[in-house]
Order: sequence, then C-alpha cells, then structure tokens
Amino acid sequence: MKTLIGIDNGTQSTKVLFFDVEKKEIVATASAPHKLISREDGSREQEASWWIDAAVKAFNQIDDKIKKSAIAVGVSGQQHGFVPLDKDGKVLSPVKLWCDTSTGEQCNTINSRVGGIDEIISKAGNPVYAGYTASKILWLKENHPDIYKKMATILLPHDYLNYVLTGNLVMEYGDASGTALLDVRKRVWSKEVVEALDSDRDLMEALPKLVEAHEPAGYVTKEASKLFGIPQGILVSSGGGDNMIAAIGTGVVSDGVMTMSLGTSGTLYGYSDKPVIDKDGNIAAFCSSTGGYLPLLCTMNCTVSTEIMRKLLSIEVSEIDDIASQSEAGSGGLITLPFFNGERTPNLPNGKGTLVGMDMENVTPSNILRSSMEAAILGMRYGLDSFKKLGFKPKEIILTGGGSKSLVWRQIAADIMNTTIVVTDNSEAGALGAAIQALWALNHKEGGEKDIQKLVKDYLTSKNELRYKPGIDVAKYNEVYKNYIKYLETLSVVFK
Ligand SMILES: Nc1ncnc2c1ncn2[C@@H]1O[C@H](COP(=O)(O)OP(=O)(O)O)[C@@H](O)[C@H]1O
Ligand SMILES: O=C(CO)[C@@H](O)[C@H](O)COP(=O)(O)O
Repeated sequence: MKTLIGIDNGTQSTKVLFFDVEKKEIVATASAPHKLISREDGSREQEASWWIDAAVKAFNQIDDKIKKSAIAVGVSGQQHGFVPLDKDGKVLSPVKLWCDTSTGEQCNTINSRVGGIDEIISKAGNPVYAGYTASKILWLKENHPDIYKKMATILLPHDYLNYVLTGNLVMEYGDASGTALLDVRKRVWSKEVVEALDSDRDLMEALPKLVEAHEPAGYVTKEASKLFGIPQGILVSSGGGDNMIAAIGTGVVSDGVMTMSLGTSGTLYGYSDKPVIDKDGNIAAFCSSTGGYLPLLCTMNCTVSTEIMRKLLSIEVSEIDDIASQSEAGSGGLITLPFFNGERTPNLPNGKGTLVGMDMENVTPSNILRSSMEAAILGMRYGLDSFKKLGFKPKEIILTGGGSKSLVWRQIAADIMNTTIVVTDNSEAGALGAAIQALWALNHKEGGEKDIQKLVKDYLTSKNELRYKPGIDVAKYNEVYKNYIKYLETLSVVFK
C-alpha cells in the first residue's frame, strides 16, 4: 500500500488523513482539538506548539503500518495567523489568528499609509482587513518592540507545520496572498505595503521565499520522522491556506464551480485563471494553491454562532437538526447578526452578536438555534451578491466544513442562496485536498499526471453525491434577507 498524508490545521482541531493512492480511497483519519485564547479586546490566539502537539496526538492514533506506507505529505492551515520566528527558528509569541480583531487600528494605519482603501486595492489587490496578517505585524511592532526586533522570519500556520516537517522556511502564493502583503496581480511582495508597515527596517528580509504550488516545501527530516512516526525523506508539498486546499478537495480547480464552507469561519469561493479584484473590497483577491486565483468571501462567524447558541441552550451537536427543525424558515421573526468575533465581511471589526425581532411568542430554543444557522448563510448570501457582480453565477455550490453535516443547514443553504447545494462523501476537504496536492507535487518530481484538473477528476471520487434544491422557502428567505440587510445597515452605525 502507498498512501498520501493530508494534514489540516483548522481553528478548532488538527486532522490527519491517509489516502491510498492505488485504491483511491481514504484509509485512516484522526484528529485532536486545540484551545483558543479569547480576550475582550478581540484577541484570538493560539500557541504554535499546540498545533504540533495536536498533530502528534492525531498521528499517534494511526496504525504504524499505515504510517510507514506514506510517500508524500501535504499541509493545509487556517489562513492569516502570524507566526514570528527568531533567527534560530524559535516562535517568539502566541499566534494572533485569522479571527483576531484586536488590530483594527493597525489595519486603518496601513491602509491610510498606502493612500486609502481604493489605492491599496489598486496597488496590491487587497485592502488590509481585520484578521489579515499585515496588521498583526504592525501590532507586534507597536506593542512589543523588543520581540519585534528579534523577529527574523514571518510564517503562516501551514508554513510553520511545513517548517517543523522539513526545516525549510517557505511560503506559497495562496496563503501568502492572505497576508495582504502580496501584489496579487504581479505575484510579488508589494514594496508599498511592506514599507507601510515599517519604513525603518527592510521587512522584505523577514518574508520567506515564495514557492509555486506544485513545488515541494521540502522533505521530512529525521527529527520530524521521529516526532510524527512517518517516513524520513518523503516529499512535503507547498501546502496552502485551508480554503485554498479545500478548493482542491472539493474540485474547485477550474472556472464555474464554487464551494461554501461552514467551519468556524464561513467562506464562499470560486476559481479563476486570472486575478479577480473586487473594487468594493467585499471579495478577497486571493491566489489559489494550484497556480491560479481564488476570490473568496470570509465571514468570521459561522459555526461560532451556532456553537454559542447551542451551548447556551444546552443542546448537543447531534441534537441540532432535531431542535432546529421544530422552527420554520425565518425562525418566527428572529434575526441574528452573528458578529460574536467582530466581523471582516461586512467590515465591522467592532461588531457584536445581536438578536433582533424578539416578541412575546418567538423567544424559543428552536427559533434561537435556527436563527443562528440562518444568520451564517445570510452573511454568505451577501457575498454571493458581490460574486455575481464579478461575473460568478454558480449553478451549484459544493458544501463542506463541519456544519455541512447538518441536513437542516444544507436545505437552509439551498433556500437562502437560491442555488442547488451539493454534498459529497469527501467531508474532510481540507485534509483530502492536501493529500491530492502532495500527489501533484510528487508527480512533478517523479513523473505522472501533472494536470491538477485531471488529477482532481481522477482522485476525487464520491459514491454518494447528494443535491439539495432550492425549495418552498425561497420567497420567505428573500424577505428575511431584506430584513437582515435593514438591521445590518442600522446597526453598522452603532458598531463603527
Ligand atoms: N451535525 C452538525 N451540525 C451542525 N454543526 C456541526 C455538525 N457537526 C459538526 N458541526 C460543527 O462544525 C464545527 C467544526 O467544523 P470544522 O470545519 O472542522 O472547523 P474548523 O476547520 O474551523 O476547525 C464545530 O463547531 C461543530 O459544532
Ligand atoms: O480567515 C479565513 C479566510 O480568509 C478563514 O477561513 C480561516 O482560514 C480559518 O478557517 P476555518 O478554521 O474556519 O476553517
């Protein structure tokens, strides 16, 4: 047996997956959770060492025989997290994550130093929004100058895992575009944006070498082999941000298909051969981890909102569908603005979670829970409208992420997006995409299929593809969406 390893470092857990190359099927999966440090100022942090501990715990659950059969590894990681290293490769501080909104002031400073939102979009493709790495670097400089002085290298979460696996400091274009430091049109670090962070120091020196998506990040070292129990010397592909890699795992490697992920964050993305720049700044102009581009909408509150409500109401994850289906479309008039983490799209880093429309009758557990599920999708519908303006008109949307396991949520998604939702067998799209990218990189080195579209077609087989068509609640949800936008516009003034 020959297997490919996919590692997926999400916000809540690190998952590992082994994929049998000959049988074209997943033979083992395991995961281990991470903690999250949250503070009232919007800080959301993790220690980089927790991810390594979780990966070790996950690998320890896999049979030794399977581990020994691995021929290549790919890593997917939560985007944007800022991992500063000193000259000896030691992590200098807790990692500020993609959902950290404590650096709103630094976002404004960088945007205005480059000449404002329109100017930074025209120069680099992306403005610096809450969560993007650039603002976290300036935050470190302003708040911990001593640590900042020691910083020799800037990495992202998946780059850090690649570093632990291979000893190499590299970044690939997909995840690099999420720093907001990359000029996505030219695919080079943007001098203007990098200088806006620090005009006294040449920060370019701290940015790692960029590698193409099909290139290896390196090869598993002796130390990593011992730590994870996997073969020494096997290839580690470039990897990528979790959305970029889940794009591979859901087949979004050519025009026309879109994926929506219901994870801690909510994301909606499609593939393009050319850079897609949204002048309104709602859709991020990211690169893909397959050599192209991946315009993407991200909300910071997807299963965040369902988790808060279900815990408040003492509901188990396995009970979500039962309880939510006791309520009807529109949740009896309740609308949740789910900005528990603050929000990136719409750009409200100081936003708060809000429940509106309560009356004497409708404040029930099922209405509250369903409303939190609807809220996650209403936020994505906002993104779909922006995508349509950019020419994306998907016939179907593939659903992935933990929330896609909910049957009720699948239908809510079809009705609110007014688009057919497809759910495949491959629910672990991040880890699976990472394994397929590893094969792609291996084929570039050792011969074999080099066309990622063909590889995906060949290896992403799904026996049970389920389709959820927009149903009788579409009209009702059009009304709910209008009300959601009204509440959003009114409350945005308060959140600013
Ligand atoms: N059946 C289900 N119904 C609703 N939510 C679910 C279900 N199963 C898992 N989830 C949610 O999915 C989330 C984890 O999703 P995942 O995509 O793994 O997150 P991340 O990649 O951000 O760590 C959890 O918050 C969990 O509550
Ligand atoms: O910030 C973004 C995308 O821009 C998030 O999508 C992160 O990449 C985290 O992903 P999950 O943990 O929700 O998968």
